[in-house]
Amino acid sequence: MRLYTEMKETVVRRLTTFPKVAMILGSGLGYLTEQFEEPLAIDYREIPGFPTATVEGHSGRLVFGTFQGLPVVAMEGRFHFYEGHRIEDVSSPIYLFKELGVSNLLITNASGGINRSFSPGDIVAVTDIINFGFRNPLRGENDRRYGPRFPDMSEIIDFAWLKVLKSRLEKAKIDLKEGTYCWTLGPSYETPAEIRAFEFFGADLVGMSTVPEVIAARHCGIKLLVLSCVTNMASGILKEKLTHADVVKTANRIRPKFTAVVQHAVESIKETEQ
Ligand SMILES: O=P(O)(O)O[C@H]1O[C@H](CO)[C@@H](O)[C@H]1O
Ligand SMILES: Nc1nc2[nH]cnc2c(=O)[nH]1
Repeated sequence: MRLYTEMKETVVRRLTTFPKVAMILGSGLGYLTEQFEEPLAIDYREIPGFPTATVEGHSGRLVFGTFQGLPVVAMEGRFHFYEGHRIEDVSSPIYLFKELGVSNLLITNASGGINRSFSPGDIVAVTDIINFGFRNPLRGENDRRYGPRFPDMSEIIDFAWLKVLKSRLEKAKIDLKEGTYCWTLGPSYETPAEIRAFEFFGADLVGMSTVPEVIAARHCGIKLLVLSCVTNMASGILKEKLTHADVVKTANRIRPKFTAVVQHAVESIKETEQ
């Protein structure tokens, strides 16, 4: 656990302002940092103990800056269990954010739509998760400085934050769906039978990330919002075969809408604090 303070010390040497909001940008969604004013990028390799990102569409930098008037930090590239990282390393950025004093975390991802009312290009606010990866980043000794041994998971996101976001998006006539996200370990996409099983168990979306990050955020008490970009319909729902290139392409296609939703999400933080 000492590692998080070491990570913090390295990062802090380069900072003039501490971030209030953190974002994890999913596959193909890293373009959001282009909107940051006075950006400062720190390569993951410069941070001791920080894993490295290996997936296409995840460039492997922490980008600090100002976004919608607030000091922010974004992960351009997250860590997935299938890359070979230990499960506790997958969630390590969350504790770095905690050390930096981040109060609000916006997790984003690219996912396959299981719910047949969704379409590729939709943005979905994740309101619950299912741990079909059956791995937990909190295994091992608990560090009580960050949170309890047995964290409550009855409300994974900050519903007050989502409420403000929904009302802003309604006024702006931007569609936002809601659903439950499940993760698999990957890296193979699912079979049609697996998707039918996940559907039966109540999942609306499937991906290979997010769940360990959500568990860590709940553990250490950071306010959370999760936005998923449906980049494809899940295996077997349509005839198409799934490719990561298409996932990244769809994430890029919705760039204006996704950027607008994230802008509203960050603006909403100011309103929840009034
Ligand atoms: O969840 P993110 O990182 O957005 O990426 C999603 O896209 C990749 C598969 O195409 C997997 O890594 C899956 O989890
Ligand atoms: N597991 C999984 N991850 C994804 N990421 C983007 N689309 C998908 C999908 O269909 N399945």
